[in-house]
Amino acid sequence: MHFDEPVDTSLRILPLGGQRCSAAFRRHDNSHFSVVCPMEEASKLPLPDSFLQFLEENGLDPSIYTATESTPRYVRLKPGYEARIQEIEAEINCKLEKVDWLPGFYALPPEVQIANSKAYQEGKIYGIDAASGAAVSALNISVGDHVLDLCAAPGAKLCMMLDLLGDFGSVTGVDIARHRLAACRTMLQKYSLGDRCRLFVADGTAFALVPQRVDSVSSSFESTFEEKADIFGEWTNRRPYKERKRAAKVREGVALNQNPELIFYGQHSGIIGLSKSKLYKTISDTEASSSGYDKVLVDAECTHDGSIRHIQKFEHWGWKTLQRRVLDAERTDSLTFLQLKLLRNGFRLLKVGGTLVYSTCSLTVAQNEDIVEQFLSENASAELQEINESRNWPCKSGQIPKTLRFDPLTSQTSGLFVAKFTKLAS
Ligand SMILES: C[S@@+](CC[C@H](N)C(=O)[O-])C[C@H]1O[C@@H](n2cnc3c(N)ncnc32)[C@H](O)[C@@H]1O
Repeated sequence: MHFDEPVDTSLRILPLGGQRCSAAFRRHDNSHFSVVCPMEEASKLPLPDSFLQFLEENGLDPSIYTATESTPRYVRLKPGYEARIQEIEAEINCKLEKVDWLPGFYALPPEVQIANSKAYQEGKIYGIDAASGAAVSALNISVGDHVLDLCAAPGAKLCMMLDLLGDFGSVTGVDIARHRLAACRTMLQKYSLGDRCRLFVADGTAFALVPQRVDSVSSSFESTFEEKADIFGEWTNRRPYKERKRAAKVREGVALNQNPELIFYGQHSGIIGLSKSKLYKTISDTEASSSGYDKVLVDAECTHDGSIRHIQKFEHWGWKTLQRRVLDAERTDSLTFLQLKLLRNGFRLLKVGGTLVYSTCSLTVAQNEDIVEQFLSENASAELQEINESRNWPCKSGQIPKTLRFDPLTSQTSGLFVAKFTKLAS
């Protein structure tokens, strides 16, 4: 194991059934931090034996789930509201504790519900776990970047990306689940973040559209009034409601269309003024490397076993559902295959010199380090990068140097694996 070791054996995590679990860890940058988790015994957790067995088979310490009671809820403040913190605290009826290692993030006690508060409903804050925020920070998004989010829904990370982007560049969100991406669209509208964004229902393993850079569409800006009207007509759905509904029904039964389905675009997303034939132009790998995205996030579909809140939901949904959705070995095998394909395609669409972050909320090696290793072995132009932004992050090193792991016990966040790559010129 390459995980950081506890630095003081007297503080070593006690075996299952011990009365308390405390630990002092060495960060991946060699500084120390300590963690004290609640006194519950892992064996008394409301988790079925089959899940504990899944953890054991994957070399995961079940005591990470004992931190449930103490893991805070996190929110990100919409930029521009910094001076109104006290007003927001009054609206949610709770003090916001600044997360000192992640700008714009605040922690709340886990039992506080924000959904009915004015601050949430008016879009001043949005819920996003600090570890998820860290994954977005690792992309180091700067003004003017063209960013691709290959598994975008429900969209908390996408919102953060748009917040960081500023007044230039674009974000392209892709997800295979239409209903989840529709929820993402609602979020963009609520937080007034859609101006530079476009959303496509598509299979991220095959998605092939590059960003629209202003110079590449400038010819469209020079088009005549008639041409502009034609282009507008192509994108505007003028069909009556009944006809649209019928078309949507047909779509439901059919596999995804050859072309990704555009379900949202903002006025600076690069779509306006562009004909469908130009948008859906096929590109070669070489073209993708020169005119692809500056930043790509592959926040891949996974078993979600690192997310305490997700696992807790199975108490209500039934442990049999957990068995079927998380533990089933065949499902895990097909997931790892999907993760690798998503990573390959995200990397294909990355510009030379660009940055790709791969993350999952699983803590199994099979869905993380194994994927990274396999991917590196087949891509000479992929290079794993140090995550420089992470100096103060309360996380551990992954089993491969330069990769990071957040877990509830050590990070007081949801579990997350993060790896960062760049594309070298070949
Ligand atoms: C971990 S969630 C992403 C969470 C999201 N990044 C966020 O911050 O809200 C994984 C997403 O991958 C999507 N997904 C699964 N298979 C996919 C595929 N082949 N192509 C694109 N998206 C896919 C799922 O629908 C799901 O919304």
